[in-house]
Amino acid sequence: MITIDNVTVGYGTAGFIKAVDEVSLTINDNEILGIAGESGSGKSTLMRAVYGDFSTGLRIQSGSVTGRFTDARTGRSIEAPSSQFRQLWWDQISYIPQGSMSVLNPLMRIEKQVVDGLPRRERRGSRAELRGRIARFFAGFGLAENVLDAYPHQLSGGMRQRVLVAIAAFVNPRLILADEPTTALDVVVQKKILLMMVEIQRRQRNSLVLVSHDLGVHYQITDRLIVMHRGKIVEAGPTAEIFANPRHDYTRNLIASLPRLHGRRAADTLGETA
Ligand SMILES: Nc1ncnc2c1ncn2[C@@H]1O[C@H](COP(=O)(O)OP(=O)(O)OP(=O)(O)O)[C@@H](O)[C@H]1O
Repeated sequence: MITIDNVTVGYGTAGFIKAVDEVSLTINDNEILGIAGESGSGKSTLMRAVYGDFSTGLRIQSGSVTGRFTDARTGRSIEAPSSQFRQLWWDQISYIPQGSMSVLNPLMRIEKQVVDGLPRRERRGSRAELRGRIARFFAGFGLAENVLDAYPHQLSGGMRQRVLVAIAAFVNPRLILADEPTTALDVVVQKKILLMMVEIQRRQRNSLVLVSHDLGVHYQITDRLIVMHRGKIVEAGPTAEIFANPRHDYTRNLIASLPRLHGRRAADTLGETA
């Protein structure tokens, strides 16, 4: 779906601060891909390059990011570089950033924020019908209908983050990019939200890219994992294999620093009653 070919990404116009250094990677259809690595290793920069968000002064110095999507209405194949992805935001690619408070507009009720972001074709029908559709979708995330009438500050951090996940998934995009979506939350809420994300991915059969510095999170839910260190990919492969047999010293140390991983993977317990 996304081909990242030998890409070097950084910031600045006069000088150039390199943040991602000659990275190649494919994001496949219908998978959960994890991106791990310590703070400053280039995870968010790589995500921004994949999302095609150049608003932060980000620049692709060399190499390319190319996406291949199928237009939901016409069935036509769309192939484009990430510099053109903006037109595909929401519809095909959505982004769940960290820090729900900085993303949701504090002065706007949740319903309006959802509706305003929707592509025109999703806004067809009456307002009541659309609200009903949104409310039913939100209910799948444990969000009651009155959440739609709330302002962000009236919701807990966990609820706000669930709202962001629900908004990102509402129009069934083919690629969901989630940058540390649960980092600020306590572990119980974190696990619930991660399970929701896995459930959506399984239902929508799309691709989910999950950035987290927390290897425990990757162990719980990702199919494939890359580990970044100083802008480079130092490890890549199926998550279970990396945990069983880390090749790089850096990954070994990261795994060794984890509290003991016991029990089954959260993704494997989906559908079971607690
Ligand atoms: N807007 C920006 N302008 C200039 N430099 C930036 C910008 N954003 C990030 N950087 C630099 O790029 C490098 C990689 O940062 P990036 O945010 O991609 O890492 P990260 O792995 O996502 O870290 P974190 O986990 O802390 O978010 C760092 O050296 C950082 O200082």
